[in-house]
Amino acid sequence: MSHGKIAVFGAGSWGTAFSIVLADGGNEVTMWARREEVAAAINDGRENPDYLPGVELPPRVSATHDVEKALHGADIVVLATPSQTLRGNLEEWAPFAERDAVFVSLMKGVELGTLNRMSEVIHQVTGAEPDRIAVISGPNLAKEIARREPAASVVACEDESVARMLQDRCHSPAFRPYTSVDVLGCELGGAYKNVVGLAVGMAVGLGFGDNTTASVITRGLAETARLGMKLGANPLTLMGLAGLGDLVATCSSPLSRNRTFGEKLGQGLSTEEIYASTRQVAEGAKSCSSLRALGEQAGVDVPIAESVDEVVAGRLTATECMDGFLRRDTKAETD
Ligand SMILES: NC(=O)C1=CN([C@@H]2O[C@H](COP(=O)(O)OP(=O)(O)OC[C@H]3O[C@@H](n4cnc5c(N)ncnc54)[C@H](O)[C@@H]3O)[C@@H](O)[C@H]2O)C=CC1
Ligand SMILES: O=C(CO)COP(=O)(O)O
Repeated sequence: MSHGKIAVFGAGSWGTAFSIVLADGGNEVTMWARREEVAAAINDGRENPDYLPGVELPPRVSATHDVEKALHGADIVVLATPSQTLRGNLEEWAPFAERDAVFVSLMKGVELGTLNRMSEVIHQVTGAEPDRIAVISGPNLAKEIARREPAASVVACEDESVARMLQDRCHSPAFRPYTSVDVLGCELGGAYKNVVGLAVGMAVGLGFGDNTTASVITRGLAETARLGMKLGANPLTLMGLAGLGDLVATCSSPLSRNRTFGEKLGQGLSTEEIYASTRQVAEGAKSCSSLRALGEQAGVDVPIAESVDEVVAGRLTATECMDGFLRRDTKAETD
């Protein structure tokens, strides 16, 4: 069975791995790559050597550096750039999108300054209403998805029929998408798990074991739920694939860039040293500040986002961060 054309913007790890899912689901996929040589490597070498070396791309995946070419005839536009660049990127790209195109965010971050979620940025820049804006989020480490290891995810759109359409378009033999109408819950779960992943990574970097990491994961979920419910998320979303599921994947996997970033902080490296050692994005290092501010704005206690933000900014060490968690006033678990 063959579907129509889908444009994927961002030829990094996830944009590339998700293009494989979409191709396996029967779509013609055109990736837009920021660098011309990446597009050429995908078209000529059938591989994205910078982000997913050794993974052969299916024939239905092609790439271009030309925005207009990528968007022409695409009824779905998938966005997989870093969260903090999306607004600027979309301002350039949106004028070339097909009139009724559906925008799908694969990103897991909250914009600094505006504190907007990615679906809000998409709405503001493109003018698309919520029935043309969706989010796909779940425990989906790019390298495992690219190897076609079985995984599930959530496709959320306020218009359930659009979520179902997207579910059909991205359902492949190894990738099982569930629908949801809770866009906010999925986005918050995705952004928060990165920050908790940083905290867990710090614990690992300091040499602590499974009791510590399980405690941080669980309190991270409690913090996500506290803020999420105040902002209007469905708590069941946060207990699902886009919440707990992704939290577990990120916090337990050495493949996670956020967990790895945290581990390096725990080993005593500075944020600047870590940035200098990788070109890949670790969204939590920025979103910790946005989530902290969202918590403050909503009057919700967010100690993990706050402390991670302090460590990333260099104002606390990882040891001081962990000590700080233990020194907090004692309270009931469910408060
Ligand atoms: N890698 C993964 O396993 C998963 C990542 N995500 C999310 O997907 C989003 C993208 O992440 P990845 O693909 O993993 O990151 P990446 O670091 O592997 O790739 C980022 C891509 O964005 C491009 N880029 C960087 N700066 C840009 C700019 N100023 N303008 C336009 N493009 C720019 C890069 O060239 C690259 O193609 C993030 O929000 C991440 O949280 C979600 C699920 C899984
Ligand atoms: O979102 C992810 C897995 O679902 C990827 O996590 P990292 O960005 O930490 O690698």
